Amino acid sequence: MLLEGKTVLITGASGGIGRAAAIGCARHGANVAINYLNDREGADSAVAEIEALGLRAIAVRGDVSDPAQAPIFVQAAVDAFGSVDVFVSNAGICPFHSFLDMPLEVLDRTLRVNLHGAWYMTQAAANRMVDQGRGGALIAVSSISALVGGGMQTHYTPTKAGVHSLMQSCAIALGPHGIRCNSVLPGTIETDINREDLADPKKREYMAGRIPLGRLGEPDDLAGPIVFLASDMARYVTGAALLVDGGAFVNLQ
Ligand SMILES: NC(=O)C1=CN([C@@H]2O[C@H](COP(=O)(O)OP(=O)(O)OC[C@H]3O[C@@H](n4cnc5c(N)ncnc54)[C@H](O)[C@@H]3O)[C@@H](O)[C@H]2O)C=CC1
Ligand SMILES: C[C@H](O)[C@@H]1OC(=O)[C@H](O)[C@@H]1O
Repeated sequence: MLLEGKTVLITGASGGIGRAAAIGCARHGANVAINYLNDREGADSAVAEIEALGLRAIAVRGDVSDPAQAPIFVQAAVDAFGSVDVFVSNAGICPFHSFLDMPLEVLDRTLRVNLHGAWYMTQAAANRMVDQGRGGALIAVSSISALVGGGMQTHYTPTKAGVHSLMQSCAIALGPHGIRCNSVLPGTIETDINREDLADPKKREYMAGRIPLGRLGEPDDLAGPIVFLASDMARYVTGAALLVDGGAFVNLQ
């Protein structure tokens, strides 16, 4: 049990990587506050799965791109569990689109959700941790796309580089408060975000073929790395980026 007695907050956790991280943290003894946007059923079922493990969980609806939602989410977790020990900024969108004719609203929404939303939520969680005075852990779900490009992701990849940069700067700003700030960089993980993109058999085969470990990722592949960074096992790790990509990034030839 690496997170016994801790309270973990995760955004966008009704499905995909966020949900797997929420359940992974509960398996290690944490109570979990789940932020979700629209999928009430998914959020409720994640809460039920955590309660079945004997831990506590709440689901709080909110759009991370609305700055008013960040203090509401943090306060809901404090009201339910009494503290904020770990915050995972996971909510994100990736509407694949070509560069030259990118609609302004697609660019704007992607920046607002992925980057502004991460910033608002991270700041609210950090303020609570500082007030508590006993440190904490902030984790951003960045991406391999923080390091490499995507022709249909010119609006998305800068947000993933941005959230890792946020963790690096927060590591400096919050280190004196004992708050560690790190990123996980997933490779290609099969979730709703890329269901349509990977439905193309040629694209799917190409992406899987780039991975030395021989398969696309699944959400649960992120649970262990997130629990590790959240826990005291990583007590001297801050400002770091942990690739979780089956080796895709290093596979040049
Ligand atoms: N699946 C992949 O291959 C990779 C995913 N990631 C990142 O992982 C994170 C999670 O994505 P996945 O689990 O893959 O996809 P997903 O689509 O299953 O999860 C994204 C979650 O974010 C939520 N969300 C979207 N907009 C929101 C908003 N405005 N407010 C609150 N919640 C919102 C969605 O409702 C959804 O639950 C994202 O930040 C994504 O960029 C990073 C690298 C690879
Ligand atoms: C949504 C994409 O399949 C996914 O998002 C990322 O951040 C990865 O790099 C993949 O491109």
